Amino acid sequence: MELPPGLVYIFGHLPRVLISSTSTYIGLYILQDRQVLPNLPSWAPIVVAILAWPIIFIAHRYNTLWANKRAAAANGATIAPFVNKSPLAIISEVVETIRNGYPGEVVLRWTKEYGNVVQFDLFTSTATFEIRTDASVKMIVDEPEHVKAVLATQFDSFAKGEMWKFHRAMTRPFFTRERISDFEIYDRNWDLSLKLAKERIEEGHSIDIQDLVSRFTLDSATEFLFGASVGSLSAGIPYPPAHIESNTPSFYNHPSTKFVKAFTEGLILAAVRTGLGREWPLVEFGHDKITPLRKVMDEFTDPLMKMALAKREQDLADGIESKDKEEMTLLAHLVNHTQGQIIYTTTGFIELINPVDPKMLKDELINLLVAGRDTTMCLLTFAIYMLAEHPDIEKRLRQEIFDKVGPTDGPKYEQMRDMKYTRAFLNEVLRLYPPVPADSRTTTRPVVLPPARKGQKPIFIPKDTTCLYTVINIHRRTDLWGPDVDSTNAALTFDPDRFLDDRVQKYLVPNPFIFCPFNAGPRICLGQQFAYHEATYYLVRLLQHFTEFTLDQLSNLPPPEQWKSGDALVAAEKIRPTSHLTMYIKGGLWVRMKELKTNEA
Ligand code: HEM
Repeated sequence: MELPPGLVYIFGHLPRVLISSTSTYIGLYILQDRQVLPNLPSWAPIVVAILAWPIIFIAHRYNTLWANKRAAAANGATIAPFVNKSPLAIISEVVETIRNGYPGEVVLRWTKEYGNVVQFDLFTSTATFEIRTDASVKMIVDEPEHVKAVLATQFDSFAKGEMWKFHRAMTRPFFTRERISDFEIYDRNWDLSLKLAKERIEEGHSIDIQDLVSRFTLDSATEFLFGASVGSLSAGIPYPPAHIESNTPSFYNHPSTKFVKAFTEGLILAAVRTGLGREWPLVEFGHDKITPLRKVMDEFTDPLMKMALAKREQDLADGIESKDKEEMTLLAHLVNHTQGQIIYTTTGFIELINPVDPKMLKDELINLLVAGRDTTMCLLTFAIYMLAEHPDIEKRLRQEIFDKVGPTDGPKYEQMRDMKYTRAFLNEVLRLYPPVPADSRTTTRPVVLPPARKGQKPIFIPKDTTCLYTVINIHRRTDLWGPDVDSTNAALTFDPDRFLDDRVQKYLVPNPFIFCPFNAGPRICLGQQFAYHEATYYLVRLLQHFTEFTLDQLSNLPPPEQWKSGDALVAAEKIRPTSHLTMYIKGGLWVRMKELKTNEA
């Protein structure tokens, strides 16, 4: 039987507390016994022993602060200011942002208030006392120069996660041009999507495009990764909120619905755990909430894993070596390339040395599903939101699609390379609505970052500090993306041409870290090209078949009232962008669209 997470946490911390209290008590006893100390009342050693741990903490905390100050001074650097708010104020601002706020809002407010680099700590506003001693201080480093240091130039000073190199090396060879340019899977899933969309349009209803796209990306990703689709498109799509009674029981009870529900809930819980840091077991004290969700997902993945492993064993027994071309799923690739070394024993038997743990294989696949599904779904959902907001852009995109691909055929890799406006459009969506709006890295040794502003000192970051950076805020800054043009804010204007005209040379080329939706440096997204292909494929198909995208404002969740006082972009939002690990639209994106008649093209 497994212990609940809360007890594991307490038992894990208990020895340190017990050791300090017990040794203090014994020490006092010996000192009294040897008459080094006068005899104390019997309760006194007990009280001192109980207080031993907090006292050690405070002493450690002050010692660390003092040591950091000295180290900063020795480097000619400065320590960033702490966000000067009470712990309750910090918690309530974060909770309010999760409930009603705009992604990246808290960070923006804090960095504006205190200068660009700030520190915050849930346990104290003034950094006088800290319950944990490592990775508890978070620092916001929102300057492109700092992001460059964190992701690239000082990459080795930040934690990479256990076995990161191994995982990357194992997965990377799979993303060859040939594999990521095979659009057969998309063709099948597009046909299903098209049928669902057409039926719903004929019934006179709007469509939750976010839901439809997420079914497309999930089915494509599971087929690409595991060799079998979850089949979420075959469940159908939901009716708008006002017609919820039209959803059939078979829609709710479809096996894929269970998988999707477990997957989505798991992502939200994982984001909550990340926010809580190492203290998450205190919130899930008696019950680990993610494990049962993982079991639901395992019901789908386990049989596929077993099949792949059995096939590999059979191939080995038959002396068949896998051909690269045959490995069209990532699972087959991982099984073939991580099964350890094959040796022939003296008795002629084949033996595997260091076979890879199937659990690790499964984790790898689920990680890739997280990395690959919701990100592309986000890109496509916000792309369609922008089509609804900018009909002129829809026309230009269709023009390019018809010029390069034609009105009916699916796109090919070579054609995609020529679709410059489509790529610029996708980049502009990624700029204003980056699927991973914020990210973080933790220092493994002290780091000195360049000054945030001219004339300021470099910034000293102690060891074990979690550095947050909000890509979404960097992507929207006027000082980085251009000043006002015809009285509107250029950085907050949706304008794909900025990735095509002289603004590329002016802003992006000299300062590439102002745009990093896929991260940068040695840990840059492995699926970047895959994602561009998938999104381009979907856009081509969508614009070959549909036009006149308009938002169904009776079904979309309206943005909170307070957003009206935000910047120009936030104030003009018609839907509610929010985020767990990745961005999405709360309540979905309900859109009406018309079938495209050939002569309209
Ligand atoms: C628009 C779509 C996508 C965006 C914006 C995106 C963004 C990112 C970002 C920001 C990271 C860095 C995360 C971190 O290290 O903290 C990342 C990593 C990664 N992504 Fe993507 N991604 C997208 C699509 C995909 C797809 C489709 C796949 C695979 C099928 C994929 C596979 C990966 C992998 C394997 C990593 C880990 C790389 C490493 O740690 O070395 N991504 N992605």
